Amino acid sequence: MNVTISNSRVRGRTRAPPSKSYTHRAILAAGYGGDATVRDPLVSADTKATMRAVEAFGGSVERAEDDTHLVVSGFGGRPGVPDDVVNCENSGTTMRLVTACGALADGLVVLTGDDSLRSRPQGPLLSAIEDLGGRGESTRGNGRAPLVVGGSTPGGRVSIPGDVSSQYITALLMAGAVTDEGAEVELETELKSAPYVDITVEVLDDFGVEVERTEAGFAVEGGQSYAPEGGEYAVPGDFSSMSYLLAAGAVAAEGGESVVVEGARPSAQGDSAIVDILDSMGAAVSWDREAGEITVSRGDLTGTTVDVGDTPDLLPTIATLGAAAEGDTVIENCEHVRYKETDRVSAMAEELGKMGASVTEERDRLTVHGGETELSGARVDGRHDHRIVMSLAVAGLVAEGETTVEGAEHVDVSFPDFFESMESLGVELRRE
Ligand SMILES: O=C(O)C1=C[C@@H](OP(=O)(O)O)[C@@H](O)[C@H](O)C1
Ligand SMILES: C=C(OP(=O)(O)O)C(=O)O
Repeated sequence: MNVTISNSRVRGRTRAPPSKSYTHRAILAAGYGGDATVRDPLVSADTKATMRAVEAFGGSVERAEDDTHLVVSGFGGRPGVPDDVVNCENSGTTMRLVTACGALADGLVVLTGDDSLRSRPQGPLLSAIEDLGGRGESTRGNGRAPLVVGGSTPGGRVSIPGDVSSQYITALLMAGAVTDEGAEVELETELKSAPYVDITVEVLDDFGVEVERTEAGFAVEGGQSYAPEGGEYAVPGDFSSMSYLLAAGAVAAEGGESVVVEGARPSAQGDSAIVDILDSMGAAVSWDREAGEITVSRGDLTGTTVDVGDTPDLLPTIATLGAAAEGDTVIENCEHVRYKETDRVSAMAEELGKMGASVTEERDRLTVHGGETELSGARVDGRHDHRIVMSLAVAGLVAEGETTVEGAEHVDVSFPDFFESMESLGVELRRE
């Protein structure tokens, strides 16, 4: 599907979808346990991949008709050997979390994914599994999926780089809790995307599993059981998804009007930094934490400098904001953003470039030179990547003429109703 967006003004109230990161963890945590209800889950292409993995391991996941909750019957600690290959499709989180889980099986588990996922790095996680006494192999010997894991990994002590993906740490902690020996995870390099491990620690705590922060990293004792208090767990709203709605308000709210985003209760999500970033760029933004509402109106945006070490998923949003601002927006510490569904650093440089933005790309830094030219509508490639699609759609709101985003259906990965939400705010768009 291609979506063509017209230069539009926005106003009104909308709700962010539930968090993808919390939903993945809650489904798998419930999978490791007995029976649990996950309230307000994100039901999207990526989280469905995690649901299928839990089922492949011998659990079951029933979706309420209106998707307000999931009833999960877990596989009870150790996963069974699946009847078939586990296809994680486009979801890095599923692949990493399920790889460590599959390594607990008394047999072998084969994992694969789409072209994008089969190009993403898994080597450090496979080595860690082998160091913990399990089996972890890449069929092509290149550290990428397809993967073969298994061997009833007993656990132990392991060291792993922290600057490729925090999902390796999340995966080892979640699986380590049900091993015989537990897992002590030592970081070889500084941890990037650290707030995602905070999310893990929070969810595990809510499921009664304790994680310890050590001087060198993290540790989890073995022999623990997953069970949320009262048998239920509720997922908070997603700040990465919110960032597009807030950016739309900051660049395109009608004069004197605002955009209000609901579902913004505080949590461990690093991407809530979007509120401060918008503020530092000159948008009028306020966050009522108790009500869980963020209100934003248009401002004369100016460039800023943002370190995205902790918040990689905000890079496409910030690049779009930079293209609508005056002066330079410098996005630093972004090399790890190249290992996502696509290389998002060069994807945003090239696609915003097609719209007339002036952008300088370096290995670890992206600079958007705002205000040098007006953005103009163009045909842009969503790169089969939900975040690139949504960020370019927001840029389309302030471009002269029409912007066509190709491959717009990929929003189903994290924000299936994204375009409906934009329409409800007054955006004029056409689906083809
Ligand atoms: O654990 C998670 O839920 C995620 C961790 C981050 O990845 P990395 O840790 O690979 O940077 C983030 O980019 C991804 O969208 C979700
Ligand atoms: C990188 C992302 O997710 P994953 O790693 O799960 O594919 C994302 O949602 O931006």
